[in-house]
This record gives sequence, structure tokens and C-alpha cells, in this order.
Amino acid sequence: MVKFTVEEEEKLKHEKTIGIIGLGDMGALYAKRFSEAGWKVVGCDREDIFNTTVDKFKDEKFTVLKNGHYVSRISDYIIYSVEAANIDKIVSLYGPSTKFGAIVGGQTSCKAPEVAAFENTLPSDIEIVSVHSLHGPKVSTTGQPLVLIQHRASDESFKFVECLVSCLKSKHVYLSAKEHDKITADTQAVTHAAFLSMGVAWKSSNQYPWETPKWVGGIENAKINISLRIFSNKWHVYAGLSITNPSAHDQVLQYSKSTSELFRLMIQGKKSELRERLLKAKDFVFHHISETNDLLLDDDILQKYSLSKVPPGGRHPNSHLALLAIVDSWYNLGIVPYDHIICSTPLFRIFLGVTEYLFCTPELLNECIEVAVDDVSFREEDLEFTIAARNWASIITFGNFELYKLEFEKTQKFFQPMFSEANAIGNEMIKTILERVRERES
Ligand SMILES: NC(=O)C1=CN([C@@H]2O[C@H](COP(=O)(O)OP(=O)(O)OC[C@H]3O[C@@H](n4cnc5c(N)ncnc54)[C@H](OP(=O)(O)O)[C@@H]3O)[C@@H](O)[C@H]2O)C=CC1
Ligand SMILES: O=C(O)C(=O)Cc1ccc(O)cc1
Repeated sequence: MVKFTVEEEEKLKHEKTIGIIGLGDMGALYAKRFSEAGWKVVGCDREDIFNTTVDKFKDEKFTVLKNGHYVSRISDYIIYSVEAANIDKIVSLYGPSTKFGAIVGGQTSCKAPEVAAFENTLPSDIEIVSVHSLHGPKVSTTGQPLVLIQHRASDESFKFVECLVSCLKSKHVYLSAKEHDKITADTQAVTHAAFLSMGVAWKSSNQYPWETPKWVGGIENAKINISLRIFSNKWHVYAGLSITNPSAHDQVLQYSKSTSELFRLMIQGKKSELRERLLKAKDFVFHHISETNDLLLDDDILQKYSLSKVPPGGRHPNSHLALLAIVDSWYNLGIVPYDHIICSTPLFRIFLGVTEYLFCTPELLNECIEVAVDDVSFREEDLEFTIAARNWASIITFGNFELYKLEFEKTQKFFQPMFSEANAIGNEMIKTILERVRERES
């Protein structure tokens, strides 16, 4: 699509108003970046905290209005950046106040309910262009995937939205709502299910992994830092994107099934069956990667990102059930995760990177299979992991937001004291990994 000229863009900045409904982490990020780039931006959060919100953003270049009606009636492009579970309710509330001929979109992580809310509520003169930044609010937007969905809009309107979001310097990915939800079920929902289950397993066996000499080395650092990163965030983001996405249900269920089946083979001592099953899955997922290939990640790169206060001892071989199960479930679902890299989040790339490292380093995979069957030192954690994975799958497929919140917050509380340190180290780790991805791509 031909872009606007500099003069045309300046004219748009002069004429158009951008509205953001929901000034939480992502809404505030967008409002700041758009207004800093010279766009006229208005936004709102919940009406009952209007004064606090005005105060919070008093030094910013955008204007805080009282509620979504005030935002909707004057904005040419409105982004709903609210909790996924409430999208329908909030769009029904403010949708009828949308300015005639405006464009509306949302930032929620699952597009089926968002688009349905727009279609059910907005008059037909309103166009729909949705967005989804595939990263958290604390990650630099530059180079990260930004999904753009031209759901019900002219090319000219889509070009305007694309021109607006170009100030984020993200990598634009063009998808339909359906394609988006299918891919993100894998790159987000299942990735989160794995790390959520690790956190619950550590809590259930009452241990902080950085205090235990069993979890030493780069792969273990990645597991710990990412699990804590997820638990340091808001539960509704993870609950919303998995519960509201039907494709995520099948995938999270398969992840739990793969976990249970592999664990059963381990405790039954069925080593050759386990090996055969894993090698079949490996051939399907990693067939294009030769052992001499430059792998995305390796243990040495991640070695230094440890939360441990004592100098690390030697690496302790691990059964890596969480990593074995993801490859097994990709195989069973017929998913090649590399096809999803266009829609990948930093966490997914790390998950894929450490899994690729495990499966494509033959001595490591072999050691892992040997340990899984012959060494019982990880049995307790593997049992807790299996139970946790099944529990998350039940909660998600039953669509139980309250239970999700309860489980999430119990574990969140357990890890709370370590969050600031884990986030600082996790940020450094993610920066290193993203630099490596960029190097590899170039
Ligand atoms: N965090 C992330 O990493 C990412 C999140 N997303 C998605 O973006 C959306 C927003 O997420 P995030 O910013 O993290 O979440 P936040 O909870 O930080 O932001 C949502 C905001 O919307 C406010 N809100 C609730 N009801 C209304 C209302 N009626 N009118 C105006 N504002 C309202 C909330 O207020 P209150 O809290 O008081 O209810 C809150 O401040 C979610 O759907 C999430 O899935 C997408 C990409 C990344
Ligand atoms: O990278 C991740 O998976 C995160 O945890 C951050 C995140 C959360 C929700 C999104 O819709 C996109 C990114």
C-alpha cells in the first residue's frame, strides 16, 4: 500500500484526533507514544478514578477526559485498551457515542470477542481496524510484531491507522482476526500455560528455584525469570487471552495431555517408548535445523542471568518435562512453531529457543531422557508440574475467570519478594536474546 507523504501525514496529525479508552499499561503506552509523535490524543480510564487519572498523566502531551463517551464523540480513531473479559460490556456502553464515520479498534489479546463486540454494537458507518502489540508494556516497541487487522475498513482508513502506528517502529503483520487468534493461541496461551505451571509446581513443592542447587544453568535461568515475569503481571491479561480464545482451549488441553502422557512413560520406566515418541516429535518440529546450525540460544548465553546469591555449582541434569511436552503437543496438533514466528512475543521466542537448544543438542536430549527415567530427583516437581498443567487446562477450558484469578494470585504472592530483581535480570536476559534474534535475522 502506498504511504502518505510527509505533508499528508502532517495534515492528518492536524485534523485527526486519536482516542484511547483504558489508560492502563498498554493504553498509556500508546497514548504517550502517539502524542509524542505529534498526534492529538485524548483518553480516559474508569470514570470513578477520573481525578487520579488526570493527576497521573498531568505531565503528558495527551488529554484525559471523563469517560469513553467524551472520548468517542470527538475521536477519529478509537482504541479500546481494556480487560478482555469486559470488552463487550465496555463497547456496548461507549459504542453508541462513536463519532459518525470514525474508525474503531482494540488492543485486547484475542480478537474474536472484540470484533464480535464491535459488530454487534457499532453502527454500520463505523469502520473497524484492530491492533495487537505482541509484547508487554515494558519492552521496547521497536522491531516487535504489531498485528494490524483491516476487519471492516477502506484502504484509505487502514492507511491512516498504519500511518499513526508507524511511530511505534514495530514490525507490521497483516492478519485476519481468525488467523490472529489461531496463531496467538500457540505463541501466547500455551507458552503462558507452561510457565504458569512451572511457577505453581515450585510453589506446591515449597521451593524458590534460585535457592536450590538443582536449577543451575542457562535453561533453568530462562524458566525461572520468565515464570516470575508472568506472575509479576496482571492476572486478567493471561486469563483473558486464554479463556476467550477457543483455539487456545484445544492447545492448552493438548499441552496438559502431552505432559501427563510423557510423565506416565517416565514413571513406568518406558525409556525406549519415551525416546521414540520424542524423536518423532523432534523430526516433525525441528527437521530443518541441523546440529551444526547456529542455534538461537544456548546454555552459556543465559548462564549469567541467575537470581541465585551463591556462585553456581555445576549444571544438574533435568528431565525438562515442560520442554518435552511442548514439542510433543506441537507434533500432536500439527503445529510447526517456526510458522508462527511472525506473531511471536519475546517470551515465545525464548521458549522456542531453549526448546530448540534442548532438542537439537543430541547429548543434551539423550541426557534428559536418561534422567527422566532413571533419576528420581525431579519426580516431585514433575508430578506437581503435571498436576498444575492439568489444573490450568481445566480452568481455561471451563472459562472460570474467578478460579484463574485465585490460582494466579496465590502463586503471585509466593514469588512477590523476588519480582523486582527477577524483572531487572529478566529485562537484561530478554535484551540479549532479542539482539541475538536480530543478528540471526540479518
Ligand atoms: N499487558 C500486556 O503485556 C499486554 C496486554 N494486552 C491487552 O491489552 C488490554 C489492556 O491490557 P493492560 O493495559 O495490560 O491492562 P490494564 O489493566 O493495565 O489496563 C486496562 C485499563 O482499562 C481500565 N478500564 C476498565 N474499565 C474501563 C472503562 N469502562 N472505561 C475506561 N477504562 C476502563 C482499567 O481500569 P481498572 O484497572 O481500574 O479496572 C485499566 O486501567 C488487555 O485486553 C490485554 O489483554 C495486549 C498486549 C500486551
Ligand atoms: O510476551 C508475553 O507473552 C507477555 O507476557 C506479554 C504480553 C501479554 C499479552 C499480550 O497480548 C501480548 C504480550
